[in-house]
Amino acid sequence: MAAAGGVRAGPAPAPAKRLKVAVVGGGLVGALEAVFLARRGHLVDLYEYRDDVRRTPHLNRGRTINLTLSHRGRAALRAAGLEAAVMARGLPVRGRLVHARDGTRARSLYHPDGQQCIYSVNRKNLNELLLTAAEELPNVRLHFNHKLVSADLDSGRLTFQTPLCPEGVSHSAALVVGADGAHSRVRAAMLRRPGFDFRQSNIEHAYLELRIPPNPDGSSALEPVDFLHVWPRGSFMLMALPNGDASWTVTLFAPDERLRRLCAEPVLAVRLFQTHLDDALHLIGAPALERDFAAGRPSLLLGVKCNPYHVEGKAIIIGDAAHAMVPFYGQGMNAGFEDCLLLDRLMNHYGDDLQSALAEFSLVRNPDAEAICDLAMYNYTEMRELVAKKSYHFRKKLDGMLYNFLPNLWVPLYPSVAFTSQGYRWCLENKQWQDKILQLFAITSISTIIIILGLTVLWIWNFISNEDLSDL
Ligand SMILES: NC(=O)C1=CN([C@@H]2O[C@H](COP(=O)(O)OP(=O)(O)OC[C@H]3O[C@@H](n4cnc5c(N)ncnc54)[C@H](OP(=O)(O)O)[C@@H]3O)[C@@H](O)[C@H]2O)C=CC1
Ligand SMILES: Nc1ccccc1C(=O)C[C@H](N)C(=O)O
Repeated sequence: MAAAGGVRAGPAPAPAKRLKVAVVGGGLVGALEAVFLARRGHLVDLYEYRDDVRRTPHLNRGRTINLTLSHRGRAALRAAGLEAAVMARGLPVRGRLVHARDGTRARSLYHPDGQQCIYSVNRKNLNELLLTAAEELPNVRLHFNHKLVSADLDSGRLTFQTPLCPEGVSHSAALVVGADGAHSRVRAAMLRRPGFDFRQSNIEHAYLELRIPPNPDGSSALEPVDFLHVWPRGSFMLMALPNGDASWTVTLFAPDERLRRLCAEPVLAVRLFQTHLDDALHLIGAPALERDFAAGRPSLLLGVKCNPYHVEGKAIIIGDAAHAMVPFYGQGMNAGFEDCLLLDRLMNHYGDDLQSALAEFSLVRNPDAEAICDLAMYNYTEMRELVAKKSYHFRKKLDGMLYNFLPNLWVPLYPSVAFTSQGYRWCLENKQWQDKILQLFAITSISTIIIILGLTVLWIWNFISNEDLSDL
């Protein structure tokens, strides 16, 4: 089988009963899931609302935040035979470079021994690569400009609006996979079912994308290039991730109202940068900054938790459709890819018993998905506030020392999330356990110091009293 762009999915597992599967959503997760399902021998129809991203020059503004690929995403891509092709396009990111208000810079590595890193990948390139890999498989058909408008998950009947058929065209499938993102229509069809739990949280912060262009000689204007740069400013933060062409995708996260005001009056944005982000302003350039704010529209952030993810053996939601999270941990894509891998393993385990495979997926995945949604929110506080504090760097050093001394017992939070396949729930509970140990250690140390000081005072007092008595 020839592969366009050097992209080819790996060898397929033993085929089970051949099913007609509809994957709704041709984003990152939907495209990878189509590859996994097709490799099992199923007949896959992938329906995507938008036009083929490979034929559109740019993603819509505000949809280009660079993604960071880490261990979990890589494990899924490896299982699909696509890891090498994706990694060839990834840029290593070893840690955070924190830009303080006073212009000083501090490095903090993601892994205590500096050996492991995450990878900055371009969303459009990755989506193109995955769609091509899916299209290369003979049992996958891609349907663009197909917007799911209604779904009957009991019968597998799906209705799509298309440019040729705005009144709607129907398709049916034995299995429906909803990979249609945070505002999923497949999930909307599950809402009406008894026992379906759904919670959506809209956070007051939004983001706006900016760009640092390369130097005129084509080199990077921001160094070092293998770090995520962050300007933590308490109520807001600026972040930059590297691109392959030596430019940087810069993202300003701030309360939505504030961002809207800045877009309405871009001179205020320049003033904000002059006061709080002067070094970044030099790199972006005041005219470009004003232009970007004038043309920009802040994108909102939301989180979604729901349960269960499946309907009998007939439908399942994965990726953002099941667990949309704020982007601050850089785990949304990794968690979505890990969904595909877990589903594939469960299908291996249960064979043709799809109902058990899907039920187990909901059971196993839900606690982990909810944990990473919570951790993603926590990482925003860490990135915009905590990284600027001495206590944060002290804790990082302590974690590093303990990790070196007890590598099997003391895995700090960030490496456990980014560089292992331990369940996200385990990572969260591990951090809580470590926090308690350190608190206990701090309390014991402070108590010991107080006791020693107290005993010293008593001893001196006793000594003085003894001298007083001898004077009598
Ligand atoms: N700003 C960013 O860079 C974004 C990054 N991501 C990342 O990608 C990760 C994986 O996301 P994933 O789960 O694949 O979700 P995505 O949102 O990336 O993909 C879902 C796809 O389904 C399409 N879709 C939505 N509704 C319908 C419908 N009714 N009918 C047919 N297609 C539909 C979407 O189109 P449409 O785009 O029009 O909604 C989109 O192309 C996220 O966790 C996040 O990390 C995701 C979104 C934005
Ligand atoms: N891709 C992102 C998009 C938006 C916000 C953060 C990221 C990150 O990757 C953060 C990184 N994991 C960190 O903790 O430093």
